[in-house]
Amino acid sequence: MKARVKILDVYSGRYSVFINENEAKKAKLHPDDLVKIEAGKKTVYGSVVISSLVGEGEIGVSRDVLQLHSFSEGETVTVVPSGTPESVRYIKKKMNGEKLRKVEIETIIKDIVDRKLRDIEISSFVTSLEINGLDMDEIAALTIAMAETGDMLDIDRKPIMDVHSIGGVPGNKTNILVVPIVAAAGLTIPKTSSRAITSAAGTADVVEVFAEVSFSLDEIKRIVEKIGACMVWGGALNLAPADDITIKAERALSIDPTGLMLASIMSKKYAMGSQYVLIDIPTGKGVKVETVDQARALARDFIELGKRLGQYVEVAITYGGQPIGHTVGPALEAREALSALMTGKGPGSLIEKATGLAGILLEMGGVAPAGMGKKMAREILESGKAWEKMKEIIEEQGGDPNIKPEEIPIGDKTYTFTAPTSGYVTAIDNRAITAIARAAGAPEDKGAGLELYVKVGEKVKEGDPLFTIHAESEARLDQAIVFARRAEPIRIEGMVLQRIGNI
Ligand SMILES: O=P(O)(O)OC[C@H]1O[C@H](OP(=O)(O)O)[C@H](O)[C@@H]1O
Ligand SMILES: Nc1ccnc(=O)[nH]1
Repeated sequence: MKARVKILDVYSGRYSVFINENEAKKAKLHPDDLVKIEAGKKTVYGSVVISSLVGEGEIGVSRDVLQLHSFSEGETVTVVPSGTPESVRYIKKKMNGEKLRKVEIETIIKDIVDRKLRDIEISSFVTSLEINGLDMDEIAALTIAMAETGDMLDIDRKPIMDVHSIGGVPGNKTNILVVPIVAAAGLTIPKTSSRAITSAAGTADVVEVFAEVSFSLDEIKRIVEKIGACMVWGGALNLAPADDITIKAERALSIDPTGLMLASIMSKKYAMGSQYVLIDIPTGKGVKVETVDQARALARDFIELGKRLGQYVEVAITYGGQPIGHTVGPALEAREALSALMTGKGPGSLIEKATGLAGILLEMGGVAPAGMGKKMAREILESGKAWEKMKEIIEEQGGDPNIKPEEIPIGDKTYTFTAPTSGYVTAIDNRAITAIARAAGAPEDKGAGLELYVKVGEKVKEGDPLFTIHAESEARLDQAIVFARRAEPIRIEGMVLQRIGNI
């Protein structure tokens, strides 16, 4: 059918096109049907919404669809029912536990990028990967397809280093320190991050508190060629565009299928042209990888995938048994990370992990002798060179290099939990900490999250503060308090663990 474009101020995160009920009946179109909109040589796909917002002979175009193509008001387009994409059949193959061929994986990824697959099919695909997994052939094909359906960056300033955590541990603001330390040593590190997937704050969510994270590849090239580093959101770029789309489905389900995680991370590193990549695998109770054996197996997969991509990969298996540092949530983590960079001091877990990872990168990049990287990293941090480099990154990314961490706004609706008894902190439940921070509004509400006052092994007296919940609304605070009371994220125990009698 021919239709005139009517631009609607509708933004839903879905690629909706609005069609009048009578038109829809004539064209045999139904709600959520996929249609192809042909405008000259450009083809865009959208999901049908039946609506009286548009008249007969019109098609309403949402702001989401406008991101795909800049339609003009009143422009005449052709609207054709699209039918079920071939890639749905391949998704069902994976749902049945079958191995996918390279071309089938490429078709799925292209259809995701072209928005021919709707949320329901993308969620089905992600879920099938969670249940049935991928072998290394499939993972390599997925990684390259994800990278090659987007833009690739060509940075002249070499060697190009990179670091990426598989995530999963609350408070993991580590790489916000690692990047400036490594760049201050003269190495190039174009860091891309995703937003939160299973945590309460992804690195992109945290960096966005004090700098812009959405840039074009040309802007990133300019920044990195100039100062040797960036900290940007992979989802803003046309960099492995399927990645952020599948991450939205993962976030909704709070899952991160191993094969998709490998491809998600390495597709971004591949697209950035990173030559030396350090992967951080936080390991412990309540994170994505719970045992060292599982971490070693995953490490072998990252190293193998890197070989297939022509990238040198090393892996650091790190302690993930409790949150990193004392803060969880974008603004709270930003305060802690910037303070550590500014002063060279901070929570032992944060400083130790950051200098450890940075030290490995300094050795991988050839600027530190074997075994001396961590010492060099600590010197760069404590000397203030890392902070100077961070100020360059902040300024180039549109932030205020004279930022004062204590001036970063945080949620002013607070509630502090105290120790119910005296004893020792014997466990901190990572998943509960994340859930409480998310209930408080993180990561969408930047100021929401938790401040932790204790770590595992510390002695507490009855009434000592354990953690404070921060929220930006009373409703969110109440929600988080209810959850925290039920979850009891911090376990306090004496030497007498249980008294058993009369059994
Ligand atoms: O913890 P969850 O949300 O599952 O994983 C996502 C986080 O892990 C990675 O961290 P980094 O960018 O390497 O610091 C991603 O970029 C993202 O920030
Ligand atoms: N699945 C992912 C985990 C961590 N980082 C990513 O970019 N992707």
